[in-house]
Amino acid sequence: MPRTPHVLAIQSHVVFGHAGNSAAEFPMRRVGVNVWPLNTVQFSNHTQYGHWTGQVLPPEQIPALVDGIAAIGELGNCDAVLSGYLGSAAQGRSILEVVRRIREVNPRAVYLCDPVMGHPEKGCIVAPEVSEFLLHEAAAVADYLCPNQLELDSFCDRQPTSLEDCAAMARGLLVRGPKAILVKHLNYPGKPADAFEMLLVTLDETWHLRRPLLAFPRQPVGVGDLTSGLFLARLLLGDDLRTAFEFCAAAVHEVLLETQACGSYELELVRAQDRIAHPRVKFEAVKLG
Ligand SMILES: Nc1ncnc2c1ncn2[C@@H]1O[C@H](COP(=O)(O)OP(=O)(O)O)[C@@H](O)[C@H]1O
Ligand SMILES: Cc1ncc(COP(=O)(O)O)c(C=O)c1O
Ligand SMILES: [Mg+2]
Repeated sequence: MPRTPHVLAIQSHVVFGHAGNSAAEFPMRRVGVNVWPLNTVQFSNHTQYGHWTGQVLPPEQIPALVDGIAAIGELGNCDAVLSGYLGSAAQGRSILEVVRRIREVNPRAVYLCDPVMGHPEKGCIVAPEVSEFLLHEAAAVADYLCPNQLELDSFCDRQPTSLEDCAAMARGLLVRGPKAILVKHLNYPGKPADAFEMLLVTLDETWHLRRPLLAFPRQPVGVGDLTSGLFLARLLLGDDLRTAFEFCAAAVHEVLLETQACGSYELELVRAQDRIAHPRVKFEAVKLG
């Protein structure tokens, strides 16, 4: 029987609704991956509501919790680290230290960094020190980097002129160390208005994928966290990069269809669970260049 992969997932938790680990944990488990959630914050709800209560995990708790897992002899069973929203560069550095410790006991362990920088127009901005940390420190350690367009622009300090330029910008990040860049959400001059597009870039290949853009009264939150979690889960279950890319696009689209049909603001992860595990839609990635 194949072993169930284990992922240490270090990101936010919301009591109500879905963002961060609360968007990624259940879907990753539903497709067959064991998740160890390490919650960097516990908030009542995601911050797009404008009001929330709760607490940030004191930074020293990240190594302390990992010490506890090491002490019971389980750290070597960790196959991957996933990180999302960071409260500070110091929190980010403690995550890189955790990755280093895990690779010491399991050299095959991988690290997927979702370089969450927030949406300025949504009133969610990450401190410049966090962006600097992601570009100069985290990218060098990560196996997979999953920016959206805003995050890619911030890394490259410019906006793309075309789809090919988006690919060139992502390819430029590969020299910093990652094996692959997943651009979870593309925006460039000339993009068809009715499409939601993504890119997967490796040293040898560039894959482009298009799915229908759905209309929502308010944009759902947690889609990025769901995307990177499912991409990593499928890689750990043995998919090649292209297959994991196509799978996460299809599964996320299924969740959005369910969410739209229910008229919900929060992602309908529970109702969509069978569609996550076995997407009925299929989007084919097309090779560029
Ligand atoms: N097919 C789709 N139709 C409409 N909106 C979508 C679709 N897929 C994703 N979205 C929305 O697009 C945005 C995705 O943004 P992205 O930058 O990838 O991730 P996030 O902001 O969730 O980290 C989110 O606001 C999400 O709700
Ligand atoms: C607590 C929390 N975590 C994570 C996120 C990121 O969500 P998304 O995947 O939409 O970027 C948000 C967005 O508002 C949030 O409030
Ligand atoms: Mg995001």
